[in-house]
Amino acid sequence: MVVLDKPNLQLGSKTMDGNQHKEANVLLLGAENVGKSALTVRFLTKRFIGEYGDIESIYSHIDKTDGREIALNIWDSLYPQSCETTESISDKQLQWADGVILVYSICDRSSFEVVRQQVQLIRRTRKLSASTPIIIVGNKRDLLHQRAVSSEEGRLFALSADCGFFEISAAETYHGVLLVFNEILDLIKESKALKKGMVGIKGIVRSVSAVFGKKRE
Ligand SMILES: Nc1nc2c(ncn2[C@@H]2O[C@H](COP(=O)(O)OP(=O)(O)OP(=O)(O)O)[C@@H](O)[C@H]2O)c(=O)[nH]1
Repeated sequence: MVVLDKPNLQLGSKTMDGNQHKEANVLLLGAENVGKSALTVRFLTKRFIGEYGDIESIYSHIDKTDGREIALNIWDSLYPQSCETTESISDKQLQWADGVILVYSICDRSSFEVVRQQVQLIRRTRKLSASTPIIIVGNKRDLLHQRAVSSEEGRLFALSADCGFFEISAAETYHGVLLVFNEILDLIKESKALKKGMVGIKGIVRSVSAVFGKKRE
């Protein structure tokens, strides 16, 4: 695993023998203190260490599933302090992302509002392709007695915004975190295949037009 203190958008993805890995860039968004770093560290190390500091990083990790290697880059973002929510996600982040995980804390209603606003911002500005997967995660499920956002409200919002949804506790178990990352990776693979397919169709349309164009000359 490689950790870069400052997000480096030029991440390479070559194996030792020089072959190119398949690559997936996952952007973690959400308000401060919701557990974005806890999720990332839990996924990468299986551990929950409690305190993570305020560092914005991209973690680069080779994921092996079904005998296939994929270079997974996780951008653990910082929610800008005193930001207008309309500026809480940069164009650079959206251009970089192949998939987005938006995290809120089930015991912090304002963090759920941040997620709502960020999803609406992404959808409205259309800076993320419509096929790019988004998953909403309600974290800190272990703190049920402090719950401020019901599972149903989270799930219904995700459904209405065409996003995936999970409720987990990064503190309590590794399993839920693993499910979230497996799901985003599967969706990214599907979305990339779809995009390739569309390029193929465009290519066919271009060739057909070229043939007809020539005949007319
Ligand atoms: N009870 C509980 N605490 C959690 C959980 N996940 C994270 N925390 C705690 O919540 C606090 C914030 O976690 P971080 O992972 O630093 O949150 P963050 O969203 O990365 O925060 P910023 O760096 O401010 O953006 C820490 O004290 C964590 O120990 C969880 O599932 N349950």
